[in-house]
Parts: sequence; C-alpha cells; structure tokens
Amino acid sequence: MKLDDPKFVLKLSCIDTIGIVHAISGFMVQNGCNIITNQQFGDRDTERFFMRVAFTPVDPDTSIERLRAPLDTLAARYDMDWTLHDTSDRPRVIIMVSKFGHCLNDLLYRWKIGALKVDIAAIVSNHRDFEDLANRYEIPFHHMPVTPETKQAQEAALAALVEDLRVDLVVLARYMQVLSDGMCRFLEGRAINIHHSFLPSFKGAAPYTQAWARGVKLIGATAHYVTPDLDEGPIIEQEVVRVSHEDGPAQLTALGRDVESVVLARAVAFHVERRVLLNGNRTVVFR
Ligand SMILES: Nc1nc2c(c(=O)[nH]1)N[C@@H](CN(C=O)c1ccc(C(=O)N[C@@H](CCC(=O)O)C(=O)O)cc1)CN2
Repeated sequence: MKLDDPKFVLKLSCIDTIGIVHAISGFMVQNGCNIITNQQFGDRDTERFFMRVAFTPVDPDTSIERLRAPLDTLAARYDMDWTLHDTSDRPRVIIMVSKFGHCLNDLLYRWKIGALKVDIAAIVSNHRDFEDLANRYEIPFHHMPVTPETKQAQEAALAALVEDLRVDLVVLARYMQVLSDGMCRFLEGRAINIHHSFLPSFKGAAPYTQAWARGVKLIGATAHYVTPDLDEGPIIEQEVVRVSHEDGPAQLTALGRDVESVVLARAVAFHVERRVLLNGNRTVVFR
C-alpha cells in the first residue's frame, strides 16, 4: 500500500485515563482507516491527555462527514475536545504588518513556492509601506491606519474583513499595535504574533534596546497566540542566536530579523498542519 500524505488529521484532548489510545485505534480499524502518524502526551500536572492522529481511509471515498458521526459518539464517552481536519483544506489567512517587512516577506515567499499551504486572503497594515509588495504577489492590500481615537472603528473594520473573507488565521507579522480585549476574544486561538525577544524576557515594543542594555549573550524570538495580556499568550515556537558585547542595538535588530522570520514561519506551519493544542496558557506541539 503506497502511503500518500495523510488525508485527515484528528486532534483531541480530554481528562487522562486508561484506554484512550486503544479506543482511538479501535475506531480507526472499525472505520477502515490507516494511521500514518500518531503522537500523544499525558500532562501529569493538568492530568489532561493530548493526541494527534494523521490517517487515511482505505476507501478513498470515505468522507469526513461519514467519520464525524461515530467519532462524536466515541468523543462523548471521554468528554473530548476534538477537531477533525481534511489535510487538503487550505486555511485562509490575513497577514498584518506595520513598518518592518522581513516576516511578511518570508511568509509570502514560502507561500509562493508552495511550502506554506494556506490561502492568503489579504495583507492588512496601518501603513502603506508594503502595498507594492502585496501588489507584486497579487494579494489584496488593506490600509487600516489607527490612532487611539480611531482604534475602535479600525478594529471593527478589521473584524468585518475577517468575517467577509472567511479567515481562519490572522498572523501578526510585526504588527505593532496592541489589539483590544474584544479583538483578542474575537480572534481567540486563531491569531499568532511574533515577538522579537526570547519571552518572558524583554516584553513590549523595544526588546532589542532592552537586551542590549542588559548585556545578554543570547537573543531570540517567540511566536505565540495573541491574548489581551501583551506578550503573555501561549507560546508556539521560540529560537535563539548567540550575540556578543560587540553587537549594539542595530546589530541585535539585524541578527534578530532572521530568527523572527524562521520562528514565525515554523509557528504558522505548526498551526495550519494542526500540530498545536492548547493546554491552559501553554501549548502541546506535535512537531
Ligand atoms: N492584545 C495583544 N496585542 C498585540 C500583542 C499581544 O501580545 N497582545 N502583540 C503585539 C506585538 N508586540 C510585541 O510583540 C507589540 C506591539 C506593540 C506594542 C506597543 O507598545 N505599541 C504601542 C504603539 C507602538 C507604535 O505605534 O509603534 C501601542 O500600541 O501603544 C508592544 C508590543 C501586537 N499586538
């Protein structure tokens, strides 16, 4: 049997108990499905169990709806939180940016060469700096300037755009405005931000200056889900790079650019490949 890419991905979490893996693998057998990859984790702190199963039905005509019904029955026995995804679906994404375009540029290139399997519905910015770049990639560009006075109206327009474009994920690719609590609730679990420091160090808008002043020997970047508490959201991915006493704020900023781009691209890929499960204010990432 030639093992193509898995057709479906099941993500689940529930209170940990005996027999969950047995029950899920039994479901796969009973429904003629072949498991391609299976990853699970039992968190002894929260006593919650997490699992990601990538699988393919032997009968290619097996629909996702056909599997949902029996899965719902099984899930109810364990009070599971679960989602089932068709791996051919391409999540619809809005990328937001302000004045620094390195993460946007990196994501657009990965998308263009087919390495990032999403549909980019729009690029949104509070400045016009990357309008030409968006046009070159033939992606709709929405200029949404914002001031403290216009923030509520700007966010209402953004929320309407997310709805109108049927967006599954908003990526803050160095979008340098703090989203309101209401916007964070609206985007809960579907907005990823890249913070240009190795959190929890150096929160806020100027981490490289803070890092230089502290004299650190490593700097990094952190991709996390966006929550009302600035830079406090569940972390999806991080990376660091070594720096030295010779590196001033400008050099740290330059060294950080590459780390930010790689960390955000990895985090977006993990999210759209259904590899990330929320575990309170933490994540389980089945890489
Ligand atoms: N609700 C949230 N919104 C945003 C988050 C977040 O974690 N929760 N992350 C930021 C990105 N970011 C750091 O990664 C960040 C962006 C902006 C600021 C900030 O203080 N901005 C000033 C204005 C700065 C400017 O106009 O250049 C402000 O909003 O008053 C701090 C951290 C994205 N949004």
